[in-house]
Amino acid sequence: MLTVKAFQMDSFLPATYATDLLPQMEIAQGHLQNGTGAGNDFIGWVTLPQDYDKAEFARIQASAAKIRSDSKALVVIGIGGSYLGARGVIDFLCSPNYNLKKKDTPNIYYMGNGLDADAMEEVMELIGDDDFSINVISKSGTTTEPAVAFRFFRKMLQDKYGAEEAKGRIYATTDKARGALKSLADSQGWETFVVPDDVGGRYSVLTAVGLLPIAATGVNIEDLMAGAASMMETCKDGSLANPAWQYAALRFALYTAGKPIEVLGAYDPAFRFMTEWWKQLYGESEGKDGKGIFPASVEFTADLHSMGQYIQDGCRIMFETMVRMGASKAEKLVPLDEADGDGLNFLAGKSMDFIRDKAMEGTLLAHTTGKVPNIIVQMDGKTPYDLGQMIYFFEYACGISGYLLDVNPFDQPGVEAYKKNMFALLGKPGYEELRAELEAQL
Ligand SMILES: O=P(O)(O)OC[C@H]1O[C@](O)(CO)[C@@H](O)[C@@H]1O
Repeated sequence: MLTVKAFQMDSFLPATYATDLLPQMEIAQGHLQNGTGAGNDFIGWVTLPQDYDKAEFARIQASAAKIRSDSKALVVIGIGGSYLGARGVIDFLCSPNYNLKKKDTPNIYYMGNGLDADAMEEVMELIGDDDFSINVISKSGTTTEPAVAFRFFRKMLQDKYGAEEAKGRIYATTDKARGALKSLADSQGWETFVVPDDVGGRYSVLTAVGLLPIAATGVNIEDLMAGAASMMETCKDGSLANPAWQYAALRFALYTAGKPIEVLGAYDPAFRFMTEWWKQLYGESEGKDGKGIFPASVEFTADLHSMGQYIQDGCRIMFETMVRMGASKAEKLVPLDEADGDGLNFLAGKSMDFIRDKAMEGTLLAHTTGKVPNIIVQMDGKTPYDLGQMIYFFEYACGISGYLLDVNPFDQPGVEAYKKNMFALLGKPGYEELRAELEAQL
């Protein structure tokens, strides 16, 4: 079971930091378990690992099997919560080099998560003559980036296969009833999957949003859900034995003690997109009403040679949360070199894991001495089950954290400002007045 450890926290927080927060934690727990808090119509994810739609889950498995059998590439179109979870899980469990591997599962290309024409052209070239399918994912069904990308790739698909055959290669994951994507999917007869009404984008990785692309790579999504379900049981515990409570209490206490930045990281490059997923989860949930911890991320040891300087020595405004996942699959022992020209024979016969662990311990001590408090999230391993646990743990702790801050953890009003300006500047009908106002400022 995943555990949370606070390292030498007595130099940063009073011994009573967690018990002092108990009354607020109990209220937050009640909000999540009983739906009594702000945004309570978006807490479907709390019970999702057990009460997910089993018939849809079977359809996801069947569609993933079809994609594996008829496609060498799957274009996954989505942005934010409709993208980051799938990418985080696939990178972590299959490798960031997944597309380069020899395999009998499709390459995955992520599109619609930006507006760069060259990136789009490159993916089109990489797909080339290969058979491919599209999974377009948008809860609202109206987000500009994925909608535009979908137009391009839909055309590419239709040009290659003709309108009829293309229909069998498009999978749309969207609202069950509303939005342009839903209407289009219904009128075209595409296979559709549902983003439940009560699950917001950043909490949706364990719905079809994440599960279809993940299953297409052959990852065992039943194990992923089982891991999440086990953590769901753990999180029902309204006490400080609950690891989500421990983490939420620590980060809230550190925030109020003058540490408004949290740096999440791991000593594993495959974890990078899980940190991107986590940044959206916490950034959109907490960053509002002039409050919230700013979520940042690092990849160690690489970033010890860049951001390490700031973390050790810059403004003392941050704390770190390090995710550890135990032994690597490969046991790589440093070879002996008789000549020892590089002076590394003191490491001969030692494993890469040993060297990594010493780097971890050395960094932990250095950063703590440098007044950067450290939280350690220890996973049992790197299996789908372990990751399912971790995903639910971070989601649950995020809900608790939002309520501790006294914000609605399930809305994101701040992201509308850029959208409105962009629509106006693009000349979208209905935005004429704002357009004139904005253009006068440019
Ligand atoms: O799934 P959709 O509706 O396309 O939204 C994608 C993302 O855009 C946001 O709404 C913010 O712009 C996120 O909350 C969401 O994850």
